Amino acid sequence: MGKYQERLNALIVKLHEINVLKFGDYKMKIGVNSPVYFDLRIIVSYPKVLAELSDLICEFAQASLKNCDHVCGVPYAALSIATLVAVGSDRSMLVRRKEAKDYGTRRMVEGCYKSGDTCVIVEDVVTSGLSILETVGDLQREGLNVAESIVVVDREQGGAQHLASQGLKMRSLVTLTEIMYILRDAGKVNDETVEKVKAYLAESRVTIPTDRVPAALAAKKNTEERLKTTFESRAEKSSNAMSAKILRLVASKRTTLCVAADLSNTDKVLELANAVGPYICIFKTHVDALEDFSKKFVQELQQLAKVHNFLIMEDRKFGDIGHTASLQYGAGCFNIADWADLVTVHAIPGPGIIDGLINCLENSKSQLSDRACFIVAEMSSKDTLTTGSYLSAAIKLAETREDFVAGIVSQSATGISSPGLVQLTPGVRTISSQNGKERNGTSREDGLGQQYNSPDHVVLERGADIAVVGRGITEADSPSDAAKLYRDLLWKAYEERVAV
Ligand SMILES: O=c1ccn([C@@H]2O[C@H](COP(=O)(O)O)[C@@H](O)[C@H]2O)c(=O)[nH]1
Repeated sequence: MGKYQERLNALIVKLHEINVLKFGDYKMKIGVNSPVYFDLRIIVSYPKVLAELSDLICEFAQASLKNCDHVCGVPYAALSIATLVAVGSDRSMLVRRKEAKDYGTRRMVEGCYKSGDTCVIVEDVVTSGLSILETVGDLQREGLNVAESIVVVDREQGGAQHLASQGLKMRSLVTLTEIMYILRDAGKVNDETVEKVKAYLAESRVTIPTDRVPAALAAKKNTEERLKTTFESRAEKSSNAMSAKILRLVASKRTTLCVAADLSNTDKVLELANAVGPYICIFKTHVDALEDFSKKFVQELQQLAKVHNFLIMEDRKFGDIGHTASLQYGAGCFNIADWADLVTVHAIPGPGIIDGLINCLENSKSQLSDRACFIVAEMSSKDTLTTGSYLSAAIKLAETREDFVAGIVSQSATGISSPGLVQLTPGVRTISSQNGKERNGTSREDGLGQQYNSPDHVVLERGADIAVVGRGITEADSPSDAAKLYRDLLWKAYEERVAV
């Protein structure tokens, strides 16, 4: 027997001695009776036992702990264990609240973290797995990725299977059956008790009703499905006319490239639109950066859009109250509602901003069904504040307002489950178009906060449907050749993503 197993056996015996492990007839949280019960809450009264258990977990889960950013305990019993595991493995600790505060941050997860961080969950005992699922749901809502769950005791009543069915990995220090053998070999229980527990386990698998599976986990499944679905099928499922139009256009033209025309002169913008037009699905403008904006420019751009079959998106990023946004959209010198098929909108004002834009269209000559917006849920810039609960709320806003929302500007597909919503991802550039100035893996920067990822990375790892490329094309010797190259790279990655 190895040293680790010897220590584990001794710990099980000790847990029995201090009455963490009890035998009798116990009513469980899930409603059934059990001949054995674990009460790991009392371990806090035995600091040496608590320290030994945490130390064994650190050894057992060494590799996972080394590769994760945080440790999160399932409230409340596992919190003391998770705290010592976090200290022992030098990882930061997160605490999932059981109920939201009605003051202050209202966060369900306390601690310092950012979207995309990975987390290992620590739990004392798993029966059905529901407590872990609830914790995973809250962590995922905050944009955290759960690497795996480490549990002290697996009661072998279906928890591991329930978690696996949601794509979650769980490992236990010890199973209930193993505990029974350890205690029997140590002379702490007799064969009759072992057989009683085994008979109980054979007939007492617990199930989780589907309505108890947290929404975030159900959403995760939908997200995964959405990413594997072809644009043609997603167009069929879309409830927004413009998103269906985008998805069909992308599928028929076989391009997911959106070019960002961040130029200051209208002739240059039109020249670019003509050069890249055959290779793009969306041409994205910032008309407030133009020194010579005119109605004639808009008409010529619309003409090119017809010739080359692309849509025009004005990346205005509206962010005011509905009334003001309505004026900014349909009035003023740009009269955006008149010519832009699509616009971008910050989620920060709440649903009123969408109502404002719709209100503008109802009073204009443009058809509501020919216009839509993209919600800016997550920005590509370094240290963006569009993280955590803001990001989740922005996605939720998009999913509840598909009457006018066609898509989401985001760096990741996490949390996006509606098949109709189109994910638009900026911050895309090949390494060669940056003169090979790669700084940090696949992620590079422009010195002013913009961060770049490669075309295949944003499609395969981050779920981009449409990728926005600006300077990677506008600064190329031949924007037309560069657009063709980006189109091909992006399409190849999309085909790989949906391949079964
Ligand atoms: O989070 C965001 C949202 C929008 N953008 C816009 O995309 C382009 C990116 O241009 P590059 O030259 O490829 O950096 C630009 O128009 C931004 O306004 C973004 O970058 N990030």
